[in-house]
Amino acid sequence: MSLLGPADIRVLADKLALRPTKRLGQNFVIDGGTVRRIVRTAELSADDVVIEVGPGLGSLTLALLEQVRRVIAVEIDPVLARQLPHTVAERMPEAADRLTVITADALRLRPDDLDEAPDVLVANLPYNVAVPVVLHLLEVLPTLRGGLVMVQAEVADRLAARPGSKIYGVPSVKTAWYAEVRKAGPVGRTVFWPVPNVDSGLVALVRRDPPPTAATREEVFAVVDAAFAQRRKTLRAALAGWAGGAARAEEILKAAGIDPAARGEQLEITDFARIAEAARKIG
Ligand SMILES: C[S@@+](CC[C@H](N)C(=O)[O-])C[C@H]1O[C@@H](n2cnc3c(N)ncnc32)[C@H](O)[C@@H]1O
Repeated sequence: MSLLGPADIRVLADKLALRPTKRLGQNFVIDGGTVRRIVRTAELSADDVVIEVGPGLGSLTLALLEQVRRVIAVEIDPVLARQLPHTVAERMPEAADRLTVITADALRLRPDDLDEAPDVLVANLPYNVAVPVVLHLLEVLPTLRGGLVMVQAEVADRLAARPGSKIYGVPSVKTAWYAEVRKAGPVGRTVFWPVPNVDSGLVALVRRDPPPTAATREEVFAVVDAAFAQRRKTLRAALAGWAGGAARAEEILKAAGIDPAARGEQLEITDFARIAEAARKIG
């Protein structure tokens, strides 16, 4: 059995004198069934190049290497990054040359940092930066056709939320710019060491084209940020600062075919794109 179980994680943690930190979201999966489930749900093909953010001690990395051609693992913690090739060489020697480890902050990753363009993101994400990591990678790695990520259960709900729901917000709308999002099952807290104080969930992402619009992504996201900064307010009021006044906000909304008395939480990403485009036209 080449996957890591609880005893293997303990041995590795002792060897590295590891003290998992909350700051880096270091909760390691100690259950082979869970990592196999993640890999199965990701619907990978043998020729895929996977980018994994935060490989940690390598639980998911090993399961990925069983299935795909190459894994590019991006780990911010240099101690963990240094150990990973040794773990793979010991447990799955035939896969050692199919792993690339990059010691870096995934939030600063650039395509030039990678030796090959990845097809899919598969990761048990550090929970405090999960949404920014997903958005950043979908933005800078256009070859990604999607991904399967494990995040805090509440974040999974937010990412997959639809307009009209209380938890629909900036993460839901911005992710929808890049991908269709679907919840792909819950994960209990006992599969981790240390045990986190929240449950987790799997989220599947399937890349899609951004909504057709003459506005840039930055312009559309600025509208989204403004609308949700004051989500209880009508769009006319919430967008006043962004538009340079409530009258101009109203004019833009009307030109976009959006009711100025509506709230941001009722709008789809396509609606935000129309607002940004109308603002451009009105000038
Ligand atoms: C939830 S753990 C997952 C570990 C491993 N994949 C597993 O499932 O057992 C998150 C990992 O992400 C790493 N990490 C945290 N912030 C990061 C960042 N900004 N960029 C890259 N890795 C990061 C942590 O050091 C940790 O190894």
